[in-house]
Amino acid sequence: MALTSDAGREEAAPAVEFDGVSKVYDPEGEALRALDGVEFAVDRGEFVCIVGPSGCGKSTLFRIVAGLENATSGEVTVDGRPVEGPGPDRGMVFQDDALFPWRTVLGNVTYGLEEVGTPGDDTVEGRARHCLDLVGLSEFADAYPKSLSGGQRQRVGIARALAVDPPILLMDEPFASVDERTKATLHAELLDIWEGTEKTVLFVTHDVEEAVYLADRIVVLTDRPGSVAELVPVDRPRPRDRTGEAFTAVEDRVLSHFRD
Ligand SMILES: Nc1ncnc2c1ncn2[C@@H]1O[C@H](COP(=O)(O)OP(=O)(O)OP(=O)(O)O)[C@@H](O)[C@H]1O
Repeated sequence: MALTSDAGREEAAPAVEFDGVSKVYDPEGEALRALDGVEFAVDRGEFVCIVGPSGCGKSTLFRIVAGLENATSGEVTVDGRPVEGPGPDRGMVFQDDALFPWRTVLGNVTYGLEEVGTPGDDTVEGRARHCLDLVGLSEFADAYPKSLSGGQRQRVGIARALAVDPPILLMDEPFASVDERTKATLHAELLDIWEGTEKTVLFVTHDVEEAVYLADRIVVLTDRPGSVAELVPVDRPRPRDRTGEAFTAVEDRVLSHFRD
């Protein structure tokens, strides 16, 4: 049966769908083709990692689903609706946390809420404190970003993205510049938050091990122009043993696309 109502469409549609997404930068000049017909869908509550070689278009894809950039052709839909710009349904976390240095940690987290309001009955400050608690930073509410470690700054970025309670979290290499030990801690924390909040996560990384540790499914992109080389399911229970045979087998399968 065809679903025609808006409500019906929302029920039936995937959380995010990439439908033949292509991107050409500078089409009138040098014409650099960054993405070519990217096609995949993300289920509600799914944790999907996007991996691919440097320059294959991962961040471009991220910016398109975030609504920060337009596709040249094709379409991205969120809950069945075409993306036309950023929105409170998609929280973003970047590699460089982009915190406001003149605001406290709490002030950074309240920032987005001041514009769109809180998702429930909470006050702005109450909601922000709850999110800081989720990322283990309650004690640092009054600190300024410059006094935080790289890992703590990324946690603030995550708290800020969670504050408006978006159903979808978009993350672009959020842990690329933290040390390995902190990264492992952040992985565990992120998975806890994801499991506790049932959000859909789209996570861009060039780190295959990170993708295999985190994802339900990995979207492997080809060299530029990026298109989908393979959708690799990671059918392993969590927490995952990064040194186990099954883990390494998935890593090898993903890496096999980059070896030619
Ligand atoms: N605003 C832009 N204008 C022109 N070209 C761009 C722009 N942004 C990205 N590109 C080009 O598009 C291609 C894809 O870039 P993108 O940053 O999406 O790749 P990536 O996979 O995220 O790379 P990395 O893993 O190195 O961060 C690259 O060749 C890049 O130089």
